[in-house]
Amino acid sequence: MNNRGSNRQSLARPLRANGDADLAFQLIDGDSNFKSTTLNDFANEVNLYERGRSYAVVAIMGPQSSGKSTLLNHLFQTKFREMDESEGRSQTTQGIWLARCPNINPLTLVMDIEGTDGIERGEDGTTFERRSALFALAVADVVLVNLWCHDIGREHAASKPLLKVVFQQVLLRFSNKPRKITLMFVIRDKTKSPEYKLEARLRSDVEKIWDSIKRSTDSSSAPLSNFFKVEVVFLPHYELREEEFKSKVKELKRRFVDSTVPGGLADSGEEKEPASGFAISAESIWNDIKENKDLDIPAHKILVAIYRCSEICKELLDTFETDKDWGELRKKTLTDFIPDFGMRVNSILNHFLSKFDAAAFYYDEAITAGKRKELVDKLLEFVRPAYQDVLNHLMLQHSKKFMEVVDKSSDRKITFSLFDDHLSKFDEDCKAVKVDLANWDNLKERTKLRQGMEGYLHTKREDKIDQKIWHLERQVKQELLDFVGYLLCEEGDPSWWKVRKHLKSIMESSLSKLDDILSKCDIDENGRREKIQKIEQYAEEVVEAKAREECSRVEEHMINKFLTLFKIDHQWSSNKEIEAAVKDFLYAPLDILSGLAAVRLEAGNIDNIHQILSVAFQHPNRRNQKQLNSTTWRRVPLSRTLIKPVECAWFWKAYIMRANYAIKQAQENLKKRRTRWMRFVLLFAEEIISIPLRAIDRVLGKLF
Ligand SMILES: Nc1nc2c(ncn2[C@@H]2O[C@H](COP(=O)(O)OP(=O)(O)OP(=O)(O)O)[C@@H](O)[C@H]2O)c(=O)[nH]1
Repeated sequence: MNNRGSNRQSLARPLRANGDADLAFQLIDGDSNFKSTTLNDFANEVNLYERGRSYAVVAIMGPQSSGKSTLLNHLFQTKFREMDESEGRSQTTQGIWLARCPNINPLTLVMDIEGTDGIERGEDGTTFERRSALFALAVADVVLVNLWCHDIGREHAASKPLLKVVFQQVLLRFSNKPRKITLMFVIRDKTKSPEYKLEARLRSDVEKIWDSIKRSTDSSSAPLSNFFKVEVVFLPHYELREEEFKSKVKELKRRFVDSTVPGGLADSGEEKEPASGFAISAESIWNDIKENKDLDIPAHKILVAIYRCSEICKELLDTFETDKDWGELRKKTLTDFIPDFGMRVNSILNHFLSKFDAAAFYYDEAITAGKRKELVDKLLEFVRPAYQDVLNHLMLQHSKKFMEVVDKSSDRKITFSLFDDHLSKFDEDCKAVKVDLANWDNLKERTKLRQGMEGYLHTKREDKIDQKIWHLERQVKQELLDFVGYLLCEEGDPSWWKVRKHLKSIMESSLSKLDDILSKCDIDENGRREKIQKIEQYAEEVVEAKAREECSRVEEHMINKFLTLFKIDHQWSSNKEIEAAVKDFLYAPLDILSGLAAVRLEAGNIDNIHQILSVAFQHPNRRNQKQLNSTTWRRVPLSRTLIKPVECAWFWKAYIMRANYAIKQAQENLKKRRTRWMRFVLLFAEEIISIPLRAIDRVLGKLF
């Protein structure tokens, strides 16, 4: 974790260069301009934003040159400019000045207000008096009213107009929502009259002035005590009795220590503006006063709360973006699954929210709550992509684990029940990465994971089944090929019923093996039926392929059959015998041709191919030939046709040519054999005749 304490610095405004916090500065100049930049710098120098409600604002008003600055400087050790006697009695303080008391708790801000009745302003004086009185009443917790002691009880006392202005403004502006502040009358140059008498007189004067103010509404008939805690303080002549003056001031100062505690001089309760909103609030109030707008203090508070809370949010969001911890975490989420993501991100978010809570603590609850929610939403906008990445990594991890388990499992263990185990583990891990402030669920990822697992399991299961079925199909093929070839050609005539019988018996044993394979997998009835159909179809295709293969040698088969029956090398006795054999055997191969012309795997499907071929070839007239010129067999679908009628005609023609050649050979053989016989007979006859001639010759030789 980084040093979170240092983050406060970023919430503060920039410091004024070479600012001296103890120097008084002009807050509002003589032309009523509010010096907001200077105030903000000052607020930073005195750490105003961190004070909460633990700060006091004291303002002083009273006639010009009545020793106001002198009093403040002694009371609060401020450095307001005091009148220099050598310059003559003229106005010293123009506008409103602000300084802090350097050695008192809580932080006490002191406002020195331009004196009333100054000749410098002329008619404009009343306006500024009214404005500054109203301003002091709106922002200060304690308003000191400087009065000459000799003015008490006087009909035309110099302080009366000032009090009238103050009270008028109070009744006019704050009657709906009284803000109880301390109105402290500081009686200067106390005479020898007893203080209690003077105080009673003053209070009675004050009440008279209060009562004399014109009321516009019923609610404004409220007593003075509803608005003010009235205090009276007597001070001796500063110039004549300085030590006594200082001692009294010292005594008075004690009352400003811890002035904000309940019941203290500056305790203005929950209505008090939080210190962090003081600057913006003061400026906004002054602007309203200047524009002569109705001063709606509660509305001001709301505006200040909105402004400040928005600023706090913005600053926190800026800080969040560059936060080291968040940066590190976010970087990791891009590449890896972070098991403790939830804990870490919750800690970071809570840290930022606690900062907001601390900074916005004193502001209107409803505003604070609303802005806090805005902050949460915006922080979550940053966090959401990271959370999504974490979920994606988690999903991948679980998918991988699932695949490993499936890959290692035997068939029996590959069931869809495996999902539940993995999904509940996924849910568990999701809890660990949960972002407390968000109500994000993992439903989408869960569904995706489940679909992925289903898909993988399905593929895997299909792969295994397909592998086994592939082996089974190879067996079926082998068993079919050997025997089907024999049944179709080598046995003499294609015997489709025997093929069907053989196919049936092979399928029975294969399907029982298939059942065995499928029973080990979670496969539903539809899937099972599909697999059975597939292997049945495969077997039929094997038979059909074998039949097609035999078709390509149909001419060979036909001539072989003929030659087997006709036997060229037979000892033919006569051409008649040959002709008789030809008559018997020439059309025998028609069985092969018609048998191979179509696939006949459905029992009971009797076609007339043999009949058509037999008629066409034995009685080759025009009508019969026409039938053979058609492209299809009449009762046989094209898909089952192996040799079309016209092809049969070609094959027959080729066969006949070869058969004729064989017959011719047989006839040649017969002829050759006959010739040899004749020669033998002639030789024999020659021999027989030559024996008696040789005997006669020998006899004649002996005789002669
Ligand atoms: N009679 C009398 N004079 C005082 C007292 N305190 C200060 N003075 C004198 O009054 C004169 C004016 O003092 P300031 O403190 O400047 O008066 P001020 O009210 O701040 O003056 P402005 O800001 O011009 O209104 C100075 O000469 C002071 O010495 C006091 O208690 N009694």
